Amino acid sequence: DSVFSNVVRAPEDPILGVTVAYNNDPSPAKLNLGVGAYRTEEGKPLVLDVVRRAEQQLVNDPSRVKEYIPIAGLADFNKLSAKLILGADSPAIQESRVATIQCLSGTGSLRVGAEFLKKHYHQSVIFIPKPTWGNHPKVFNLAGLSVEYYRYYDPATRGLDFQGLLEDLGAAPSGAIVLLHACAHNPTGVDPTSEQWEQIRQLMRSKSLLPFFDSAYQGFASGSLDTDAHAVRIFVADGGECLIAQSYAKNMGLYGERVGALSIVCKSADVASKVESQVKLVVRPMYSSPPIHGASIVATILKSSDMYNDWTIELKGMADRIINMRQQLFEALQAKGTPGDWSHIIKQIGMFTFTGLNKEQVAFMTKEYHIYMTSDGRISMAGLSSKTVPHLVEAIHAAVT
Ligand SMILES: Cc1ncc(COP(=O)(O)O)c(CN[C@@H](CCC(=O)O)C(=O)O)c1O
Repeated sequence: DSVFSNVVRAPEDPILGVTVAYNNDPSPAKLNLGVGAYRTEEGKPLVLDVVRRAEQQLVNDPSRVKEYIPIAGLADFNKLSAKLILGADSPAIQESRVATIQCLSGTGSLRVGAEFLKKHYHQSVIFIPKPTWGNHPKVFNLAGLSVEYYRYYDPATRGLDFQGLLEDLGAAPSGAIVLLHACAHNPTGVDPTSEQWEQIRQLMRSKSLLPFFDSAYQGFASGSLDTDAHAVRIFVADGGECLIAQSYAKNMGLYGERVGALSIVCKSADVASKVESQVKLVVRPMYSSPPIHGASIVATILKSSDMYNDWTIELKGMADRIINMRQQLFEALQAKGTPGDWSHIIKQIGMFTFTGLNKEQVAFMTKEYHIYMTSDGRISMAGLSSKTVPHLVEAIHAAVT
């Protein structure tokens, strides 16, 4: 019999598995509010117009070849990615203190950064928020880091447990790594205020905690690329060191192209160049070099001021549609008289609303109303449209009464 006969069937992924269940449901009323992927008012995936134009430009370029790109990725893509998150006027960039490596989207950037830290950083404990994106603990555990949690979400207020956060980070061992969502916290949609970010920064620097930012939604939360980079930039402005994982999956709609970057901000140019050389030793035996196409699209857009401006307009359009869905869902629940306080729907930010619905209520909504969402009560607002809000309201109303 097979040498693999001992292999047991793995469960579906808690997030991506929701789409599998959705696809298997024949009901015409089904609604996929699971995966964090943008959908238009018509419920369709969106390829940005500026992305199509950039691709056309690339396809029409006869000089373009399919050669290997460097282990660290496309140089112009890396420079432009660092500029996007750190700001065009960043002293860290001017002083060549940033090592940026093109990786396989946000997940790949997190994993490569974690493998690098395991090999070269003196602390192997990483504190991640509770709750956080379901893949975070797996990425860090598999890289050999030991995962601890810091309090983040307060179910009572459906807001930030700021005191708990400060206590847990205050109790962390000096030098511990701390994962921070740069903006639009997944799954709660709850972000610290800028005053709270400043307090977090002071506490972390006082204990030499190492920030590892996960920036998967820059521009998607507020509609402004600069506003959504605020947390990252106040840490980098203090001259300290940090890691930043960037994803272009959501803000450029490049989900399947797997485009991202890992930046490590260091104290000196000399350290940054040595760090970059060691990150390349992590990448080479993992996947050798990253894919050329998606990064070429991003570089084409970011290097052209016209295309960059067009992108910011489309990006704000996506963010605004999501904010509009928040308002519509909140008002419809109010109008229906659904029991409970639903104001967190319009207070939370980014792709997701952390509804507060429990596993049983979610299971009921899936079974009776064909609503597909993650079992922790998270819904992807991008999956909603004006037409489908009433159906979701019916389901929530039934689930809570
Ligand atoms: C905070 C955070 N970091 C990283 C990623 C990874 O993004 P990639 O750039 O595609 O690697 C996601 C995507 N989370 C979404 C998308 C589906 C998934 O991968 O889980 C989500 O939570 O629904 C995320 O929410």
